[in-house]
Parts: sequence; C-alpha cells; structure tokens
Amino acid sequence: MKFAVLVFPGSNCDIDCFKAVEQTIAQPVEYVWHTATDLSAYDAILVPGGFSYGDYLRCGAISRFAPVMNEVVKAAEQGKFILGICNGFQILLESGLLPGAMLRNRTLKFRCHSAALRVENNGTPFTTQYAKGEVIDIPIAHGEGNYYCDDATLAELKANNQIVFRYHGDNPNGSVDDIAGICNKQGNVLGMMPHPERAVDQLLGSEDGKRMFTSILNAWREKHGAAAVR
Ligand SMILES: NC(=O)CC[C@H](N)C(=O)O
Repeated sequence: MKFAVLVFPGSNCDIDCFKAVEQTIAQPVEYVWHTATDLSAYDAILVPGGFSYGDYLRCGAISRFAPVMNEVVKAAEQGKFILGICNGFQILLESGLLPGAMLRNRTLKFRCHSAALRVENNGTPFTTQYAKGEVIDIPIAHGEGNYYCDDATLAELKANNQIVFRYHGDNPNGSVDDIAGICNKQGNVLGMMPHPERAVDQLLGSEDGKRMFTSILNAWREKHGAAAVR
C-alpha cells in the first residue's frame, strides 16, 4: 500500500506523518509537493498539519486552491483513503470534502497538550482497530479547532454516523457537540484536529495513534483480499 504525504508551504507535521507510516506499518510513503497534478500512484493521502500559507485569511483557505487539491478530490471520489490532520482537516473543510468550518478556539488561545478522545465510530477505514466508546490519548496543537456547523448539518452528521471522534471531558476549543473528527458520508475521507502521528511511541507520551495507521492498512488489505495485520 502506497502513501502520499502532501507538503504545502508552511506544513510542519509532514515529517511526523511520514515517520509514523514508516514506523507503524512500514509501507512505502512519499512526500508530494502541493503543485503535483497526479496522485494515481497512491492508495492513501495524508494531508498533514501545520500553518500552510501562514494561516492567512483562514487556516486552509489558500491551500485549498493548490493544484494537488483537484487530485485529492478525484482520489476521494475514487474511494481512496484521505486523512486530514489538524491543518489538513482545515484544508479538507475549505475544499468542501467535509462539511462545516473552523472557528478560532473559544479561548482565542493556541492549545497544545494531550487530549482525551472518545471513539464514536469504529466502522471507518481509519478506526477499525479501536473499540467503540474507547477513550484514547492523542495530542492537540491548534488555534483554530473550534469546529462549527449548522443544526441541519449536525443532524445529518449524526444520522450518517459521521462523527468519528469527540473530546471526552474537557472540550479544548468549543467545537459543536464536542466534535474532534468527522468523516464524509462514504467514510473514506476523515478530518480530525488531534494528531495521531504524534502518538505512535511511548517516548512521545502515547501510542494510541498507532492503531489509526494499522486500521488504514487493514482496510486497504481487506479491500484487496490480503491478510490483515495487528
Ligand atoms: N498543528 C496544526 O496543524 C495547526 C493548525 C492551524 N495552523 C491552527 O493553528 O489552527
């Protein structure tokens, strides 16, 4: 299974994502610059965190116009797995691949610490290795993670089981319904503010992010009739 890690001017979690793929599932992974116009070689696309284009206008608002994003939309339509983390989630929202928008954190402060997340949907390609209702420890680091959507969209997210992670206990940013991560209707596009790639080794304080990567590989293997990994 081949992974792409997109790189925009100002991305700063691209290396972490690359290393997380190498360390957790040892699959081929390449950096792909934002000007790329062909993602056909890749099975999964990681849109990493950071401060693309300096977060000017709104986080992700400029990156969404990068040539590579047309290819990400195509890849999503083809059912490939797309994972947007933090700034990556913001870019997916700005691109319309996921519903809703991000506001500044309620406190107007950048929050950088570990966060307790509840796994609400373990039926996505990204979460099958977690138990439903399990509480996991994944760090956050953002100033604009206050997820917002209107009531009709929220009702739709709930009806389609698109809320994948909620903050458990403390909601660090004021997001609607404690939402920390959502997927599209088809389940192959996931956006989340917390950083699973920063939780793949006890040295980093948590290994709870590892199973996100093993879930992705298992989902791909299942689709292609290969044996699962643990
Ligand atoms: N770690 C990140 O990706 C940060 C996201 C974004 N720049 C914010 O502050 O909200």
